[in-house]
Amino acid sequence: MTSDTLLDIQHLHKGYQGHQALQDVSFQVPEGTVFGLLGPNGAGKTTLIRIINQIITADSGRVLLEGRVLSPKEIRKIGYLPEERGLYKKMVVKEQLLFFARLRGLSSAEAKIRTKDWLERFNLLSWADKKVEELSKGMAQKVQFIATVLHEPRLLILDEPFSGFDPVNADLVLKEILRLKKQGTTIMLSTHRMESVESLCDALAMLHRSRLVLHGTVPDVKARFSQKTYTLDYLPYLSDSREHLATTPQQVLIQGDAREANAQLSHYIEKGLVTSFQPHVPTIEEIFIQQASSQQHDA
Ligand SMILES: Nc1ncnc2c1ncn2[C@@H]1O[C@H](COP(=O)(O)OP(=O)(O)OP(=O)(O)O)[C@@H](O)[C@H]1O
Repeated sequence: MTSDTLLDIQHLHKGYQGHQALQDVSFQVPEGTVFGLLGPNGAGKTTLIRIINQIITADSGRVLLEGRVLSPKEIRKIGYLPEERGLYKKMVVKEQLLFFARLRGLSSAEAKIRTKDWLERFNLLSWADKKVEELSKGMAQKVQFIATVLHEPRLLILDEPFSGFDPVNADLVLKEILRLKKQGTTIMLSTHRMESVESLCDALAMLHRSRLVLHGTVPDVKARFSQKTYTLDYLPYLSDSREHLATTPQQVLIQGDAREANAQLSHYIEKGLVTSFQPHVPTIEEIFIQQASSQQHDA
């Protein structure tokens, strides 16, 4: 563990009847970052999140927060927004938020101030005295988000936080996540939306078939995958005499070691005017697909 590690996952194993959901999973989440927890369906992400939140126990391995094994008392340091939302439908929004805040140790006065502040931020102040069942799905999700962050946890675990939101509200939530990060909150984001990972995450871990298959900062992971892939731009010659060039540039993706890349470069120099040849920086989505499919073939 390095000094700036907030969450340290060590050798977690978890089996359900007849199925191994986590196999020797270890990684660290650096403090003050947005950390993506990625993986195809059934990879083991929810199982891992539930272990961190002490909803279920691991068969073996440990979870350390701030360098210490997480005790039930310290669970307040974590805020967890599960994928399946759970509010009391008959309860009034304001009362519900105060209830959750008090449950997590806030004084009544502090809880009231923060509740008002957050309802204002999410344009929900006029809904404070309504019952949850009267809210739209998106509004209820904003209330649940508020319930998760009110007690200002050190670690915020968000499972698909953007699902069900229109683009305006999704953007509002995204901005609040970045604001919380700026204030020092560490955020673990589990999502299948790779564009969210691309725009928010500093580092990531990817699980596949119950194992950790990728871990590191986003630039490091991208650098690892950009090796052996190049982007080449060229303007094709319109005839064998090479007198005229096409006006529409062409782009090709070249994969292979240095020798193959060189051969391909020579090939395109013959075909046209090469305007650029550089390592291809893959998107997180490309990396995800490549990793998930290569592991599938290996299995
Ligand atoms: N309570 C349970 N009993 C038995 N098997 C379970 C249980 N919970 C999860 N599993 C199995 O463990 C594996 C991992 O499930 P998990 O929910 O952790 O995956 P996930 O990565 O969160 O998937 P998704 O992206 O689809 O939500 C799956 O094969 C799942 O069927």
